[in-house]
Amino acid sequence: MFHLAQSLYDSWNAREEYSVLILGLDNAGKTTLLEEVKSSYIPNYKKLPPNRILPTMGQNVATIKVNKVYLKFWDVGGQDTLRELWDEYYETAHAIVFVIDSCDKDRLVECSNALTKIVTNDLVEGLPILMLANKQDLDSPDKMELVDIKEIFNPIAESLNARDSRVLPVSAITGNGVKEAIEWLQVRVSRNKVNRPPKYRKSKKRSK
Ligand SMILES: Nc1nc2c(ncn2[C@@H]2O[C@H](COP(=O)(O)OP(=O)(O)OP(=O)(O)O)[C@@H](O)[C@H]2O)c(=O)[nH]1
Ligand SMILES: [Mg+2]
Repeated sequence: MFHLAQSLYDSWNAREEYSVLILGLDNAGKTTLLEEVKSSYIPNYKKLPPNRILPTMGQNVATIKVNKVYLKFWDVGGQDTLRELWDEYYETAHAIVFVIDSCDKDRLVECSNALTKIVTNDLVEGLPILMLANKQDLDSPDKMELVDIKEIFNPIAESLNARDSRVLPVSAITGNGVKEAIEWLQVRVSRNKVNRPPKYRKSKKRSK
């Protein structure tokens, strides 16, 4: 009885918040993606023009509401020396978005090694992993086929336990595919709620 009353109280008075980590090599497009997400979900948000986005040295954080839940995104710098800091975020994460530059064939091995390092961390076990094949708008001879990206990255994400993972094509610049990706995430973190419960944040006072 108490539990029922508690959960009714919680759902009425608190909002569910899930932390989503945006990871990937430097130059993959993480910050550009976060800007696109913010402009898609935050009314009147004016996104930074691409030429104003600098390599991330620390982190960028944004919370957006998607289908009644809140997703708190953490965009962390991807330069080699900054990757050691990713570990600090795993414990409180509910999902990982791994951004791949679809045109950066030269760093494919470095990129797949970075994902392997993430998924083999115990704290990441069971978390949904969304891999985004970014820069789909580019028409470059170096552009990798989506099917090849899937063939390389899907087995890495699935390597340990059965978990929710998916490779989706996006362009952080044009926004193509971004909303579909965010909806996928929202469904997965909600589905994984029992294993990794959200943070319950006090809602703003309701108007009568
Ligand atoms: N054409 C194209 N360029 C993109 C896209 N996404 C990002 N870029 C470009 O890629 C470069 C790097 O983008 P960032 O968003 O700064 O990359 P990042 O992953 O945040 O890099 P770090 O902060 O260093 O980890 C910039 O020149 C962006 O304009 C995309 O979808 N299409
Ligand atoms: Mg960045």
